[in-house]
Amino acid sequence: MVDNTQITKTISLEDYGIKNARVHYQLSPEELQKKTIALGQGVESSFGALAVNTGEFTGRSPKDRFIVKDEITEDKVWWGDINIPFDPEKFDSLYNKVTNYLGDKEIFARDAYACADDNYRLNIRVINEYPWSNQFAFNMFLRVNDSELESFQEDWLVVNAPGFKANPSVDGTRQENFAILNFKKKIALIGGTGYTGEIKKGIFSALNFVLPVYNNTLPMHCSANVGEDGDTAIFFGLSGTGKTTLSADPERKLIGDDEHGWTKENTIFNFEGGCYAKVINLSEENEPDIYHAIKPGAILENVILNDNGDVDFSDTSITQNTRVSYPIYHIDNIQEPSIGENPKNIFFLTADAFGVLPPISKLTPGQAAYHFISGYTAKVAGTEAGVDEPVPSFSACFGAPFMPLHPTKYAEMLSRKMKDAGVNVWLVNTGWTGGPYGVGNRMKLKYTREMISSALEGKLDGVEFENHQIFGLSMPKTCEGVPAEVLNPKNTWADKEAYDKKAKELSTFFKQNFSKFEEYANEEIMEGAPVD
Ligand SMILES: Nc1ncnc2c1ncn2[C@@H]1O[C@H](COP(=O)(O)OP(=O)(O)O)[C@@H](O)[C@H]1O
Ligand SMILES: C=C(OP(=O)(O)O)C(=O)O
Repeated sequence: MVDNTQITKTISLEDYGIKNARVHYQLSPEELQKKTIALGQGVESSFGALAVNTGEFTGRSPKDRFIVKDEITEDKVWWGDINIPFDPEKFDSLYNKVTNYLGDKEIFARDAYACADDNYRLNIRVINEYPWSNQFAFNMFLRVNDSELESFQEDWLVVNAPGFKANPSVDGTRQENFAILNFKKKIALIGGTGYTGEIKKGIFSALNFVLPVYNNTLPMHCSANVGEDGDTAIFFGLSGTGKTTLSADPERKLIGDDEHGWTKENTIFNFEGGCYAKVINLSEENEPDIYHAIKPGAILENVILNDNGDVDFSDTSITQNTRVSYPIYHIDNIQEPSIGENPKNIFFLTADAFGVLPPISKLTPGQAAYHFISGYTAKVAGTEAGVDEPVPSFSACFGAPFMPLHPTKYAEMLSRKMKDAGVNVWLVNTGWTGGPYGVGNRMKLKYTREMISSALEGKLDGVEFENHQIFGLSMPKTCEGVPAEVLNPKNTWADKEAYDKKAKELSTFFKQNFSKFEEYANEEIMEGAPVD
């Protein structure tokens, strides 16, 4: 039985095993916001944007991520310690349970797509238990024209049932929540968690396999923007390192804030149609573009509101991973479509909790490959369950949880493309300075922005550089708008000996971590390793 109220086109989900559901298909964001509020699942904030609580899970839960081990993925996936294999039969049985659970319910379906370049387009059908999760899909994926709906055929299906909890001992999951990718059936099955990030990162993980394996395209966990003269910049970084914040630059057109492909035709394209920004301590002054993107249509997650609907962005009582999602057109200065030329500058963003790495340094090709494979950063609090303060971490390709192939596969493609494009590569520490986390402070956003602008405008080309004694990184001695002492991290520590000791400690961690990749690395890459 299909309830036709508020349905723009009737679709049946019986073919997917979802029986007797009342399916709301392709609702507008306004309708979804109203529905969410009517169901008591959210409220309207004074921005006019919806505010929801995602429930017990306010971030990703690393132990919930699986890849179905079948003949398509078996020999290609790098199982490492990141991708957890899942039994295909267990998948079928869990899928049936989830679809049975969704049967008889009022649910929400949406057709959308990923990849702004039509040559790589991936059609997605998203089925959600909750209206706000469906609105998230509206915000984050690319939107399909009404005229395309009649003949829409999905390439991938996302089934998202936050209220369904698995029984780990029977279902083969490790806990009640799960996010499972099935490459053979082309399904992302998500249950037991309302964290919307699982929806976008599920499709991202799928593309991180599909694009390099079938399309000779490098997928990247990065943001991208383009300057007035068409120069593209990309910013790699694990969650919370500043991809969204730093790519929202009023002087440059935004291509995208998180997921891009670098094609064989030497273009960069966004996978998504929206942004998902962290809003912890957000202020209009420091991050005006993101602040102004919070308007009707946007969805605030896990923030605290007062009785007037005003948001207190400093309140982290639910989580430090407070978020807002919005369609990309909520940002004023955007590139349309979300495609750019070969990048001129690449930034690796790292939030160094040790306070050791320089705030900006220029990398040789060997260092670029070494640091990309290493992916040193800190997991900032909140994005992953169980991480309550910055934890130093090596996340290969600055996105290990989403990368189904061996990191060197991505690194080889990147190295080749960087060389062909003659790109400048910069390592930017958006993390701690003056001491490790707990002693020092996070790098001032204002300074990071100045350093990035200087690099982009070529202002660092003419300045003097010095080499870091332990990491061998080339650090500018001066940068407009930034006090010179900030540029050499040792100068910011009161205790210089303590700095040297910490830097040595970090260098040892780098070498230990890299030992598993050494057999794949050539001489040039090994020359990019710390020098001491
Ligand atoms: N120096 C800095 N550079 C970038 N971001 C910073 C800096 N200092 C603090 N931040 C904060 O860190 C967070 C970065 O989050 P975001 O840009 O959403 O990361 P990502 O997109 O990489 O997940 C924001 O809350 C931002 O205000
Ligand atoms: C949404 C996530 O990441 P990012 O902050 O990079 O968007 C995530 O890791 O769940």
